[in-house]
Amino acid sequence: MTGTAVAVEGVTVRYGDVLALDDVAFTVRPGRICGLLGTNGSGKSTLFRTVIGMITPERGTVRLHGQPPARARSRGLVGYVPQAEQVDWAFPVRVADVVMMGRYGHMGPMRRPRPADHAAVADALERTGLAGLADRQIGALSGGQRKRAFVARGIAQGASVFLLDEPFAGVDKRSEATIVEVLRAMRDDGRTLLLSTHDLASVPGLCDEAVLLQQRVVAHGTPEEVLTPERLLAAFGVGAGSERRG
Ligand SMILES: Nc1ncnc2c1ncn2[C@@H]1O[C@H](COP(=O)(O)OP(=O)(O)OP(=O)(O)O)[C@@H](O)[C@H]1O
Repeated sequence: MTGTAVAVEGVTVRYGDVLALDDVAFTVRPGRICGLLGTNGSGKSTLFRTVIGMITPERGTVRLHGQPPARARSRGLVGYVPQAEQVDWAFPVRVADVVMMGRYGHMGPMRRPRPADHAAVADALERTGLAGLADRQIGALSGGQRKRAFVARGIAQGASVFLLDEPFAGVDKRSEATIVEVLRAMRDDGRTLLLSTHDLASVPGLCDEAVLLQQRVVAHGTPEEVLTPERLLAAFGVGAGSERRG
């Protein structure tokens, strides 16, 4: 696919007196993994919610493959893996049901899965290493397995733009490796991934490009261009490499 997958132009979002995003602009081409970096409160989640159309900005526009967010969502063009805290884990659904939710946009109003839907779910569970846990309640999974279940839902959905909010938070090395492998495969399929992360050490190996956010776009370029020692110190108060999790 050619053109622009994600286009954010002049986006300003305010919560009352809090200016969360100030004239944010950047574009991402198809088939790229873009890391969205920034400290707590820098506006990452707000930007994600704006990109998927949950928030209407005070000013500015978002286009996903040329479409406004609401239309992109209704066409299943955009998938979203939220931060774990935004999910009700007590809700009694199986892992396979969560992944099947990714297929709803492909089904009729009765949401009756067809063989193609079951096949897509099986494939997504396999790719994320969750095939053996398909019948487990989602609340009975570890943090890393839950994250993988939501990644599997996005794979099953077949979205061409995929947003992941902190995909590596609370995830062990094995789950992280699985997620990284899956994200690379999606990118190689021509999908576009926008992921927020505090794990700066994971960025150079995974992301093709990075956006450093602090209400505004401070920098956008290759990870090496964005993660300079000066910027790391200014934005995170750390030296290069010292952010790696234990
Ligand atoms: N619903 C809300 N009402 C008021 N202020 C909010 C709301 N949501 C976010 N904010 C404020 O907007 C700013 C940006 O928040 P946001 O959640 O987008 O940051 P973030 O970069 O995702 O942070 P974190 O890394 O901690 O998740 C913060 O100052 C936050 O306190």
